[in-house]
Amino acid sequence: MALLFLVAHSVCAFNDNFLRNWVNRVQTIYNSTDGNHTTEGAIFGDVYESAHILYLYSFLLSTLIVFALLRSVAFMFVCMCASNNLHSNLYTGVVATKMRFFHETSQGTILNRFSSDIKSVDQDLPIQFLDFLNAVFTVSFISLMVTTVNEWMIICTILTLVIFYYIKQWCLRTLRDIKRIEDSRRSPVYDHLKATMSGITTIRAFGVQNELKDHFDDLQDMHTAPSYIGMAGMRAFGFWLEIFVVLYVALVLLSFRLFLNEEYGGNVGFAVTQAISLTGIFQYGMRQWGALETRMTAVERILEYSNLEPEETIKKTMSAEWPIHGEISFNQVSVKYFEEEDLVLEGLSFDVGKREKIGIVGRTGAGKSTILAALLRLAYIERGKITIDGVDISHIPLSILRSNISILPQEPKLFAGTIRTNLDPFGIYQDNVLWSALENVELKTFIAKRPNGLQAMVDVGGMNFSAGERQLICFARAIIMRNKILVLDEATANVDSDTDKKIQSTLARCFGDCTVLTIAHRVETVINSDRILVLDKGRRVEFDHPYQLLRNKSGTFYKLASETKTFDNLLEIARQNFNRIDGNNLE
Ligand SMILES: Nc1ncnc2c1ncn2[C@@H]1O[C@H](COP(=O)(O)OP(=O)(O)OP(=O)(O)O)[C@@H](O)[C@H]1O
Repeated sequence: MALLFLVAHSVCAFNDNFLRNWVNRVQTIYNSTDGNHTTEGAIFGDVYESAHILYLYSFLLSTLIVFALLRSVAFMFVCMCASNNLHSNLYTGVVATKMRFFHETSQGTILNRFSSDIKSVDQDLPIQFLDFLNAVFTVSFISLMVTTVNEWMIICTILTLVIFYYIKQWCLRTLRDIKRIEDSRRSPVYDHLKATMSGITTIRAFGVQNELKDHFDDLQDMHTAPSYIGMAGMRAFGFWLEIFVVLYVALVLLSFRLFLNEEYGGNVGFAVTQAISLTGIFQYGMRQWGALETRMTAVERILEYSNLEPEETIKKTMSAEWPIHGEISFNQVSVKYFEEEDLVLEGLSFDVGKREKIGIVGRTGAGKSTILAALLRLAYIERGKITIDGVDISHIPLSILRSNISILPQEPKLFAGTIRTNLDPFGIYQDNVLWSALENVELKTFIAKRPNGLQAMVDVGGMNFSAGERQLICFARAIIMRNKILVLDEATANVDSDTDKKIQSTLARCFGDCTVLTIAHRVETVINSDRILVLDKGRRVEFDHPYQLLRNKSGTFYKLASETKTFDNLLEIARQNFNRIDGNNLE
């Protein structure tokens, strides 16, 4: 690309020189006839040499156009590749980094990198870089050519360039810092906007639109203040450059008037037109250089996130069938979310056999959801070992581990798109598989009635579906995944009893041969489990069949159950379930 720039500008310089020599040659011939007008026609006839020179000059101009186009295409290609690479690296860096990053970094800051910084790299930087390169080559060639006509101008040129360099250094140091401040003040604007959009109903309900608008204006002012100073600074920089360029042009003109007795008009015209052409391009090029350097902070910020510490580096393949049984074992596991914080789970041990249905209960903050976080390696396992089908999960690549565990969280997550893309994001399954899953969660008729069936639109966050419908769609997704392990984290806490029943019956029907962990506050939700794990302050306090636990009147589970209004009913259900187990005949 650099070579194409050099060639294009060399051809341009060659063309200008060609023109100069042509004019000088006309003058020589004109002088040799002593200004005899009668021979003028002959002069031009000789000079044009039967239009050959015109053809040659046209050819040179065409060559210039070809090289200029080639240069632009090569430049566009290089910029596109660079921009693609920067975006891919940024995306990989952010997606693969540790969870801690997302706890510590606001969404606005991340959004800022993916929107404003990427826009700078996509749109602003290439234009500024192209203008800058053009200016550098143009100025270098003009200086060279002016010097060929008047060698004393080399001193002036070098002096002017040194002055420019110092002005640039002086201005840009400040402008770069201003740009950094401007960039960092954009994130709070995004944060505020995002928070406002998600809480718009609450804002309207409390009638605090004006307070939020004022706050937004303040944040916007904080952002536009450095932006305006930066723009004004850049203009001031251009203004001072322009003054020095005008001085330089004046020196070129004066040098011919005062010191040189130039014989050829072509040389004078050439030097003057070249020097004058510096006026616009030079200050514009320098301004673009300045803007380029300040905008490089966008690249700096993208690279910062591209090089975030990744969550894991394990590169290992697992058998496609893993896990076959879905047996889970926690062995003296101690877990914390951040290294400097206290343990959330302490020396927790329990084993879950294949196809077992385990309920996990405990008071708020007991560490129930942390078991799921540990299983997915979202939290930091300080001591102990968790195995699935005998394989230590710390040796399993995260993508494999997480894609083999289905989760049904309290807040169901739907993506903007269609029902189909929500059920099968990777487009792997046939329509009949998806319809069958929808039938299992009793949503088939509901979706089929929609105009586009599986292609029915889902709004951001699935807001055009009720909470229960969203949960059932997520459940259908879990059915399609056919994983051996399913974890329900308060999955039925926000749904009505009807949806709860649908989920429970689907669980029994579709997940009979899977290991199911059900995290719940309500004892009713887990009373049908094979065993219940009771947690308190991150420790296991009980782990047995619900009926056994309900018979222990000093136990934690008994206390939790006795707080409900349906204790007798719960006891009866647990007793019947216990009775059905081979060898447990309580009659
Ligand atoms: N992402 C997190 N980062 C830091 N600490 C966390 C995080 N999530 C949970 N904790 C802490 O871990 C402890 C256990 O939380 P956890 O969510 O596992 O409890 P829980 O039993 O599921 O509670 P609840 O029933 O209220 O959901 C709490 O003290 C909580 O503050």
